[in-house]
Amino acid sequence: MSKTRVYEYAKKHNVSSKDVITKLKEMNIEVSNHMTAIETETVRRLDAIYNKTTEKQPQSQQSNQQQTGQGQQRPSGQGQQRPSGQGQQRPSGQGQQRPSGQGQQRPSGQGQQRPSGQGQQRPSGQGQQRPSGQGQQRPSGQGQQRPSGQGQQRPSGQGQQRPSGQGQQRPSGQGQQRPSGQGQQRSSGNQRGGNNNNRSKQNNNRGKQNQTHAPQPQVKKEKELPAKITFSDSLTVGELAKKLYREPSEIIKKLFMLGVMATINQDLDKDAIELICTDYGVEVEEEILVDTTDLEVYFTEDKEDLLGERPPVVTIMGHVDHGKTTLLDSIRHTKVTAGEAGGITQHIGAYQVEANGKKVTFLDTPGHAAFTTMRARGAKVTDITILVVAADDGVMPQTVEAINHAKAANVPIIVAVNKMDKEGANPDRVMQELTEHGLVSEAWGGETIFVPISALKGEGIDSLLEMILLVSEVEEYKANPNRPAIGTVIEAQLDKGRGSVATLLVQNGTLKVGDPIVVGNTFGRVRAMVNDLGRRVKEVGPSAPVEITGLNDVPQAGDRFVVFEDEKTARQVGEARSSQALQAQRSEKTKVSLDNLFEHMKQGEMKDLNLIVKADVQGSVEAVAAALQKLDVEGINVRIIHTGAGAINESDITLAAASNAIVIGFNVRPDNNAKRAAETEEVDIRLHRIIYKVIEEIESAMKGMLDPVYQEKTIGQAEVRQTFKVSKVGTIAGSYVTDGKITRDSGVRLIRDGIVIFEGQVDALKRFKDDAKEVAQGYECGITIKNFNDMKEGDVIEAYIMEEVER
Ligand SMILES: Nc1nc2c(ncn2[C@@H]2O[C@H](COP(=O)(O)OP(=O)(O)OP(=O)(O)O)[C@@H](O)[C@H]2O)c(=O)[nH]1
Repeated sequence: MSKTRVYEYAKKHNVSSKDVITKLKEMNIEVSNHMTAIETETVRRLDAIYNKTTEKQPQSQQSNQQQTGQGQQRPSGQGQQRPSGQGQQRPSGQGQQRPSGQGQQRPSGQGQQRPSGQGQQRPSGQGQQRPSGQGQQRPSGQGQQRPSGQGQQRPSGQGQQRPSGQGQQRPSGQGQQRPSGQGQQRSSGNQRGGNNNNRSKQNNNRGKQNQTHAPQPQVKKEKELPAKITFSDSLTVGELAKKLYREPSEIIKKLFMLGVMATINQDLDKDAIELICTDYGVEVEEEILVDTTDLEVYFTEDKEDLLGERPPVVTIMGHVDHGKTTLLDSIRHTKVTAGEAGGITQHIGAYQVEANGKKVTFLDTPGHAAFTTMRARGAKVTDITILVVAADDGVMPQTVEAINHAKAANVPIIVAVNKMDKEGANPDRVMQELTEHGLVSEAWGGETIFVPISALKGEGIDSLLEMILLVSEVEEYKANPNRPAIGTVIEAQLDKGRGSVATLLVQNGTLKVGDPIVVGNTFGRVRAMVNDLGRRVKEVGPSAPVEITGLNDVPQAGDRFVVFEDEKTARQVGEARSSQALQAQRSEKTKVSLDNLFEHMKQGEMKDLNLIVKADVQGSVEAVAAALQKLDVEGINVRIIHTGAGAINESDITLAAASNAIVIGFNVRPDNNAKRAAETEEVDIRLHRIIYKVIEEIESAMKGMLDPVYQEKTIGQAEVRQTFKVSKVGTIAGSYVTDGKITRDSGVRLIRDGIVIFEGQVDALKRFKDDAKEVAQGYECGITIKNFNDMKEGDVIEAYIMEEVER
């Protein structure tokens, strides 16, 4: 009989070679290593030892398992027999697919097939108890430790490990359904009833136990996902992971699966955050951070059921001398003075009249201020515009401007055809001319209301008011009188006796004496209120103009005002706003110009490019405007808000400033007032003489390709009178400045007999021995030119600079 080697024996009995060697040494048999051959007699003696231990072992294991928690105490062999998560995930019937007596029939390599995670899940203590190498070598754990033939004796072998009688209680065939080791895994046979219900319950329990115990040593116990998370603006991967109680690596993995490579500090946009959260089934909400110092945030819409009708706010516009002031006076006198003994003692730039039991507010602001200055600050105060056109004069340039202002502000227009009492009155001509500007009278099938009036004689005023009420009925101007007031400053000044005095238009809510208020960048408490009739009032409602005192400073026309609950908040907001305003004043404000147009577009600030086109004749105006309208650059829309023939005037600039527009002058120049206004308002004026250049320039600006154009400008000339060769310096041209000046930083051209010999930069410029910044005509100097030494007497050095050309 062939001799058996130590490792062979160990393998056969599923013990480690080391263990066998120890046993052999205990038996005083000399073995050097696992390759040592052992005698048959020795094998027999070893058999005796090992068979004895195997008989004992299952019992001791059993008792251990009964005393302690299943998951942790599971013998290593068992772990191998069940894939991880089997307790929960095993499909029903899986056991049946496995042959009975699995322990013996399972291929010996099964230990190696064990999913790697399982080994990790096993408590470390157990691993140490197991002889080294056992995991891989042992075919089915217990199978070999059991006396040979145990497999055949089963289920009786199992019966020993289980409380008696259990084997019989189990429905027939069940032994086959479960892996051989499973019986041992049960903590106690008592828990396992004889019926299926109990067992299924227990299975559930086991599932839970596996769930809670299995990942313990390795995976951190994961916190439950939140039901909802909130964020403002964006979150980094790390921040999102924290909010979801997950590891950042898990989020990165998920993002990777979604095709996004991200690092822990990477900002995720709203979409990415939503994607991840949807994946986890977590609700997301974006918090919009409210800037409490921004008064616009208080201009919120009220619920429909809280709203009540409010008077319309009307402004009157038109060409010079067409009768605006006369109309305002006429309305005021017929409707106000008549009923009010004593008349208006104080004029506050706005007033209310009553017609047919309803109030109408008129803003008596000079020129286009209601539109321009107020709109420039984003305030919309006017509901309806009355366009006054003298019937004897017809549509004039300022009429067109007024139309464009109203259209840009998206305000309905009512045309008052004035001076109807005059002999040369021709209302049809007015109608005809206005048609060209998009105002078609109702009589001619259009939508614009035309009212013939005589402001001087007070004729037609009632029907004009009626029409105003009609429009306001259609437009449904509404406000909520039961809220703290909000509105806009119409005008403000510093009064010697009363301090800061501001005329406010309440646009929503009710303003009361004593209200803590922030007006623009000023704040205070409403000390006293005077209405348009010069009467002291305690409170005023929506659409009412009122003059207030009590502010710490003078606000500006067009500023917003907001009433706060308490004075402290008002003070905080007011102070914050005034310091913000100061800062903003220091840092330059950015108006749109062609040079920064693309920047604004990129930042998403602009969707419309507003243009004002002025040209020498109407024909060119139309041609330029039409060509500009055709410009098609993705993401931006060209809006021509005003056109006209003639020089660029101040009114064009105010409109441009209010609408953030660029003024294009074709064959025209701005007049002096317009130039000054454009400078202060920072309005970009572009002057051209060739139509395609206009188009090209605007198009390239829209595409962000507007490069600055530089032009060379000669600043002076010098004649070389003598040359000096200095070692390390080179040739110095002793020259005399014959024209203009030579500067240290200018470019130079060396001209010899009318031919340019060299072009470069001044290297050094000296007056005698001193460095000079510039040397003017009539002076001598020493000039060296960078990388050039070949100067000769009689050469001319021409100096030039590059200047950015205004387009
Ligand atoms: N016959 C007649 N004259 C009128 C009428 N309305 C205004 N006028 C006269 O036209 C002139 C100009 O009137 P204003 O009311 O000052 O015109 P405006 O549009 O306010 O003029 P500016 O303030 O300069 O822009 C005055 O002499 C008025 O008397 C009218 O209905 N009929």
